[in-house]
Amino acid sequence: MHVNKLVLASGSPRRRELLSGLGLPFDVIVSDVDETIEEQMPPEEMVRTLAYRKASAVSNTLQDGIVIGSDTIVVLDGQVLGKPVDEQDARSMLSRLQGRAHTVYSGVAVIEASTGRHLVGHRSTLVHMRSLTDAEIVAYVQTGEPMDKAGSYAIQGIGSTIVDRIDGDYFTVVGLPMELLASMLTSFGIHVLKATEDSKR
Ligand SMILES: Cc1cn([C@H]2C[C@H](O)[C@@H](COP(=O)(O)OP(=O)(O)OP(=O)(O)O)O2)c(=O)[nH]c1=O
Repeated sequence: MHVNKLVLASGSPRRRELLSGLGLPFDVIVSDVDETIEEQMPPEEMVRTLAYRKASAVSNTLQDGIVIGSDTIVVLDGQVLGKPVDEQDARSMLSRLQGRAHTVYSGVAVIEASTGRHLVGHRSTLVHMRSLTDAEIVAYVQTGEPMDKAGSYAIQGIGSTIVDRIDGDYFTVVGLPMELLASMLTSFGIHVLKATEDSKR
C-alpha cells in the first residue's frame, strides 16, 4: 500500500488535530490492538509499551512510511485511571481527582516501516484539578466530554475550566507530546523546522 511518508496510528481526533498543526501531510491508519497490560508495570513503561504496540501493529502492514503511535494514562495514588466504562465510572474518577494533583503520562513511538528502526519516548505532566461539587461533577459528565478520555476529563475542552494549573507540557495531557515527537521525527529525517536555502542566506 502506498502511504504518505508520515502515518498516524491513532483513532484519536485530538492526536490528529495536534499533528495537523505541524502542516506536514500524513495518513491515519487505526489499528485495533489489544490494550491489555500488566497492572504492576510502572506507568512510563505502560505508555511506552502501548505506544509501540499501536505503532508496530500499523507499521507491520506497510512497506514504507514513518509510523507514529501514542498512549495516554492518568495516574492517581499509584493507580491507573483509563477511559471510563460508563457515566458512573466517570463520576467516581472525577470525585477522586478533584481538589488534588495527579500525573498524566503520554508515550510516543516512531517506527520506520521499511527497516523496523524505532524510537520510543514519554513525557509526564502534573495536573492540579480544582475542587468540584457533586453537582458540578454530574453536570460535567452530562456534557458527554469525559467518556472517551483517560481520567474522564479533557483539558482542551470544557475540562479547561476545572484545571487549576499544570507543571509540565500541556500536549502531554491532551495526548501527544509535540516537542518530544518533533525531536524524534528529526532522527528519521523529518524536520518540522527546516530552514530553506533562501532563508539561510
Ligand atoms: C487527560 C486527557 C486525555 N485525553 C484523551 C487522549 C486520548 O485520546 C485518550 C486516552 O486514550 P488512548 O488509549 O491513549 O488513545 P485513544 O484510544 O483515544 O486513541 P488511539 O489508541 O487510537 O491512539 O484520552 C484528552 O483528550 N484530554 C485530556 O485532558
